[in-house]
Order: sequence, then structure tokens, then C-alpha cells
Amino acid sequence: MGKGSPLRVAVAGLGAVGMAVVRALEAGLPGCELAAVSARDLGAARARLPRAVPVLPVEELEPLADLVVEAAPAALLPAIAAPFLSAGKGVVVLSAGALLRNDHLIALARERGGQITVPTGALIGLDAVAAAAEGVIHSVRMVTRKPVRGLAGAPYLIENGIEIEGIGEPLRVFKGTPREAAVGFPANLNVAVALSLVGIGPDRTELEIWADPALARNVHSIAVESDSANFTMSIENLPSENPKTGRITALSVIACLRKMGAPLRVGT
Ligand SMILES: NC(=O)C1=CN([C@@H]2O[C@H](COP(=O)(O)OP(=O)(O)OC[C@H]3O[C@@H](n4cnc5c(N)ncnc54)[C@H](OP(=O)(O)O)[C@@H]3O)[C@@H](O)[C@H]2O)C=CC1
Ligand SMILES: O=C([O-])CC(=O)C(=O)O
Repeated sequence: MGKGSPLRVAVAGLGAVGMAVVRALEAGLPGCELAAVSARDLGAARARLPRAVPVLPVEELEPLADLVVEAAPAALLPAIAAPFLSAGKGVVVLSAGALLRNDHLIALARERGGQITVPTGALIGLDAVAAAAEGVIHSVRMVTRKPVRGLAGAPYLIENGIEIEGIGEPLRVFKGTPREAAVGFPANLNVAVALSLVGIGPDRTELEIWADPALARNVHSIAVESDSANFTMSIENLPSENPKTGRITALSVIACLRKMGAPLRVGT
């Protein structure tokens, strides 16, 4: 981004996250401008936009933008990210779980001078985990509790015949690693993958997932032990119009974009 020239931002996916980011860009984010968007139904997307922004298939966004915000189903990550990374540009990735099965994107970014940014998203405290990771982290444990409708339909539940629809009390539905959860819960546990990528990796981070019929919020609790600090963190996310996605997720992306062109950046 040159001095005085705004960062041209494309938004791929106009769901709970993408549409909120579009609204913020249109309302005015210093240093950024909305350049193009993508959606599954291009015609319907045009009708939802506040002005005539170019609406294109994901593969055609790159020439119009300096950076793309990926806010689409996880399977689309490579199609959205590869053109931008090949051109040495930036990608803000929400579907963090999909990064684990698309290592080539990180190699592409390295090779071409592009950059993948995973915002804190629906989580908390990734700055502290990043700092601790500069020393030695002994363990990272995360427990996620979600209302039933925040987990319904996850492939892991279907494949293992785990019934959560009518449960009357909290049920632990998964114990394992973020790498396993990224496959079994592709639309529900991006946060655990983001935590693992900044900390001790997707195979050493310990994760439990609970379905809790009494909850109205997605609750993530994290405990980190390291040679610099031990800390615990917890966040209770109000769901957005997509029950799987916390409202704070889009706000995290907006804060991330705001920081990119800011003269003062606070927090790592
Ligand atoms: N990292 C984090 O902390 C978090 C990450 N996430 C992840 O972020 C991503 C976005 O979440 P969210 O906004 O809630 O998801 P939504 O399901 O609300 O929105 C996804 C959007 O992608 C669109 N889409 C589908 N197919 C295509 C296509 N071929 N081309 C372009 N767009 C398409 C959908 O269109 P249509 O509506 O027409 O189907 C929809 O608008 C998800 O992968 C989610 O798992 C979510 C929460 C937290
Ligand atoms: O992890 C995710 O993708 C979403 C999530 O838990 C939340 O929004 O709280």
C-alpha cells in the first residue's frame, strides 16, 4: 500500500462475516476501500450491496484488489487465496481449519512474497500466545462449549452417530486435536486451529468440544502453561445470524483491516 493510496479490499463470501465487513468498509475504514466482492449467487449479491461494487466469481477478484478477506465455506479457501498469493498479495483467512489441508498456500506466500493473516476471529488472546511461543510453551488446552444449534450437522457428529438434538444436559462430543477437529467440525472450530497455529501446533494443542443445551453463546476457554507465563482466558460469543459464528468474528476482521493502515498499532 503506497502512501495516500488506499488498500483495495475484496471480500469473498457475503454471509455473517463478509457482509459485516462490507458494511464497515462502506461506512469508511481509514486506509481501506471496498474493491470487489464474491458470493455464490452473484445476482442476489448485487441486489444486497449498497452500491455497484464489482461482483465476481472468486477466481476473478485478484486483479481488482490488493488483499482479499476470505469469509466463505472452507472448501473455497484455495480458489480464493491462490490468485492473491501468486501475485504477492495478502489474504485474510477466516476458514483457518482449511489451512491445515492446504499447506501449499503457505509455501506459495513464502515463494511470492504474499502474506496470509489469520485474525483472532472469534477467539481471545492470540497476542499472549504468540508472545509465549517466542519462549517455550509447555501446554495449550482449549475447551469449547456451544449451544446445540452451533454444532448441529458437523461431519464428526454424523459419522460417529452422536445425537445432540434432544440432549438435556451438556455432552462432550469430541476430545482430540485441532487437526482432527478441522476435519470433523470444518465450520465450527476454526478458532482452535488459529490458536494452535500461533502456539504449539495442531497436533499438540488439546481440545474438547461440548454441546450444551443451556447455553445461548459459544464459549471458548483456554489455559496456557509456558516458561514465561501461565494464563487462562475465556470468551462468551453472542452468535451472529449464523449460529455457528460469533458476532465478534467480523469485528476482529474489521479491527485487523483498520490496523493495516494505521499510524499507531497496539497489540502484537
Ligand atoms: N476464524 C474464526 O474465528 C472464525 C471463522 N469462521 C469461518 O468463517 C467463514 C465464514 O463464516 P460465516 O460468514 O459465518 O459463513 P456464512 O455461511 O454465513 O457465509 C458464507 C458465505 O459464503 C458464500 N459462498 C458460498 N459459496 C460461494 C462461492 N462459490 N463463491 C463465493 N461465495 C460463496 C455463501 O453464499 P450463500 O449464502 O449464497 O450460500 C455465504 O454468503 C466460515 O468458513 C466459518 O467457518 C467463522 C467464525 C469464526
Ligand atoms: O470457531 C469458529 O469457527 C466459530 C466459533 O467457535 C465462534 O464463533 O465462537
